[in-house]
Amino acid sequence: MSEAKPYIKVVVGAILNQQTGEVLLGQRPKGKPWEDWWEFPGGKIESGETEKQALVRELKEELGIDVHTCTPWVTFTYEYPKTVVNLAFWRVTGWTGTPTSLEEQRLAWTTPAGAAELGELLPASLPPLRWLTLPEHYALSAIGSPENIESWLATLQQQLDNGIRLVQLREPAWPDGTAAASLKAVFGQAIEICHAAGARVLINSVHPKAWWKQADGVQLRAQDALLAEARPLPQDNYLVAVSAHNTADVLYAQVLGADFVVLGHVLDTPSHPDQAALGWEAFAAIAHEAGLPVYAIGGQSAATLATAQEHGAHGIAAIRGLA
Ligand SMILES: Nc1nc2c([nH]c(=O)n2[C@@H]2O[C@H](COP(=O)(O)OP(=O)(O)OP(=O)(O)O)[C@@H](O)[C@H]2O)c(=O)[nH]1
Ligand SMILES: [Mg+2]
Repeated sequence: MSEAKPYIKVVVGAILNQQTGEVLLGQRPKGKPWEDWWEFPGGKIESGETEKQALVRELKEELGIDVHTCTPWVTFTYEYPKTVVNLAFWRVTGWTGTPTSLEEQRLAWTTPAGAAELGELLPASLPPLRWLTLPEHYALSAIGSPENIESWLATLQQQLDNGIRLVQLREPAWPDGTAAASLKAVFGQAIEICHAAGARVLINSVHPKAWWKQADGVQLRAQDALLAEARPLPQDNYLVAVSAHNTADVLYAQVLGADFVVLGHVLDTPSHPDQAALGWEAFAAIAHEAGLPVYAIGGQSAATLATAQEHGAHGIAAIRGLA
């Protein structure tokens, strides 16, 4: 019975080389449970320690590095046959010293996509490796009406040239309606441009379901997520994201097996003048419950990315000002 299983609180570091896009994995030492399986470095939180203190201690003990820049990322619970492990993942982007094997574990830098080539990966390490393929910036369309198509396509191309790799097509106020042939044609063009740049595209669920599969998945509005009975597209080839405004929405995203959440709006934004902003503290509290990567939305720009990540965001979503 699950209530008889020990519950272990663990902190884990996704140690990132932001130049190469690689992450550091270690092989579990001989004699420990799951020996030889690959994992993110980390370990058990000791009583009285904060997550951050435990992270800094573990990475010093296991790798000999002194962490100076890290932010909370995703916390989730994984049930193993004999234990339940609560894993608080942190992104580690700054440290001094060179990671060195201090527990006779093998270490390897790998791209998230290439990790499987190392060997067997701890089951609870698989979702974070998938999440690490999500970029920090998520660009949203705002074409508005047909006369803006040309200039918007140029803006899109510029964003792609600047490194944007995730785009949402969302045109709730399209004059001919959200299922218009004119809109389908622009989306088709946008998908082609994005794919040529190696960027993925999600279609907002305000648009017809038949369009989602022509892109790389769907961004479900909160109300559409609540109506969905199951994840609408398979995980192997598609992304499913959920727009959330509160804790109930993020928990529902988890139930659906979503890949990530967009939570907001965090700051006041011209697009929602009559709704109160969440603010960063509420954002952080809700994001911590998500068990998934969370993008901050509402008043976001490249200038807010660091603040967003200090509050547990994976990244930021915005119409303008991303890159
Ligand atoms: N470090 C780490 N542990 C993980 C990951 N995924 C995962 O399920 N775990 C589990 O979390 C627990 C962490 O234990 P650990 O053996 O690293 O603990 P530790 O460093 O404090 O070692 P110690 O108990 O020998 O002092 C293990 O039950 C391990 O299976 C992961 O990616 N990294
Ligand atoms: Mg450990």
